[in-house]
Amino acid sequence: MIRVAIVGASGYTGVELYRLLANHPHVEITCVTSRQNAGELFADVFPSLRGRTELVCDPVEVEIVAAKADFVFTALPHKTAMEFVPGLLAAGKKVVDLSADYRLRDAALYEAWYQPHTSPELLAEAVYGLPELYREKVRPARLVANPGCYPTSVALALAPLLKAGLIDPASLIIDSKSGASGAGRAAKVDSLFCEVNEGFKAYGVGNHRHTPEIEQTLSDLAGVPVMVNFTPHLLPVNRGILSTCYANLKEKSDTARLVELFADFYRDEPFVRVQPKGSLPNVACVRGGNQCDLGVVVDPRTQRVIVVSAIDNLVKGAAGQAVQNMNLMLGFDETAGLNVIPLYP
Ligand SMILES: NC(=O)C1=CN([C@@H]2O[C@H](COP(=O)(O)OP(=O)(O)OC[C@H]3O[C@@H](n4cnc5c(N)ncnc54)[C@H](OP(=O)(O)O)[C@@H]3O)[C@@H](O)[C@H]2O)C=CC1
Ligand SMILES: CC(=O)N[C@@H](CCC(=O)OP(=O)(O)O)C(=O)O
Repeated sequence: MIRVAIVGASGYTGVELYRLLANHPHVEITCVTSRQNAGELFADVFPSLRGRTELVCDPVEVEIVAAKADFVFTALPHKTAMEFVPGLLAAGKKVVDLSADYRLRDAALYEAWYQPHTSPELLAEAVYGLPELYREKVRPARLVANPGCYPTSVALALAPLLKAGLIDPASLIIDSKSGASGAGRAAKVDSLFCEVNEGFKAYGVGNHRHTPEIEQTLSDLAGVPVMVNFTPHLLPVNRGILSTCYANLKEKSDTARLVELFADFYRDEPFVRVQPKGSLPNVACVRGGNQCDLGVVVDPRTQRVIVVSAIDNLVKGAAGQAVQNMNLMLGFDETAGLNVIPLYP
């Protein structure tokens, strides 16, 4: 059994990591950290875990984590993760970082969208952990930057079209909606029940920090620099992301042909489900599972293709993808611990 630590376990992605890893056949969770809950039983922090764990939360200290675990998930806010990741690597640990700190290859780009980077030397080494696109790079990695939730939903939606050169990369418009758990568990006014419930609003229009991350992957796929219009919205549900992506087709096509292209592209992928023609994804069908559901439609009047993708932001958008990456890094079956059918209804 591999000893695993969850750093930032008292957050939403932290407890989701616990839920998935508790059923993993090859790992044992030996350390969970929290500043505010240090010294408390983890099951008191999350009563959903009562009867399943006797772990007590540790403070966030590299020495403690390194002594207790061989493999570490850092589920900390961006800007905080990079305070801990270099020390964990120096202690010989493999790390999957769920934050944005190691996702952008260009330090100047990170600094333009976030803050000064304190370990830019690690950016060249970090592997962007989207297994469907970068699986072979993830396997030998010591540090994997787990992708953002919106960027995961967008990259999987557009990869088949960009790789095949079927769409004009200058024409991309992406409209995404996320459930409130995407904002994390820390208390803030924008996440209060009355602020979210019965509302539906756009935010970060034209300046959301996932824009450069989306553009980095889409540029890799297209082979040319890509810029997008990306507009996220806050959806009054707990979990789920639905992204609707629009692009101009370079040559005439139809829905049946593109559904077939997507089905071929993702034929061997355990977690991507291409919907048959006429069926479109629904966040309610991926809740709690590591699936990404994709639906494709060609509007014959405008010759635009519209791709809809649905993921659970906490699973394929965070903890599930992180476990998928760990499985690759440790040579386990890629689906280990992730064979859960989404909850429905
Ligand atoms: N929520 C989502 O859908 C997704 C989140 N992510 C990313 O994953 C990471 C974790 O997100 P999420 O679980 O939602 O966040 P939460 O706010 O729910 O949890 C953050 C965790 O980090 C700890 N923490 C916060 N500040 C510090 C600090 N300064 N030093 C040490 N520990 C700290 C918190 O506990 P305590 O305060 O007790 O220390 C808590 O355990 C973030 O980088 C997020 O952007 C990525 C994809 C999707
Ligand atoms: C609804 C909501 O607020 N979502 C978050 C994105 C989710 C996330 O955690 O993004 P990172 O992984 O890059 O940190 C946001 O818009 O900032």
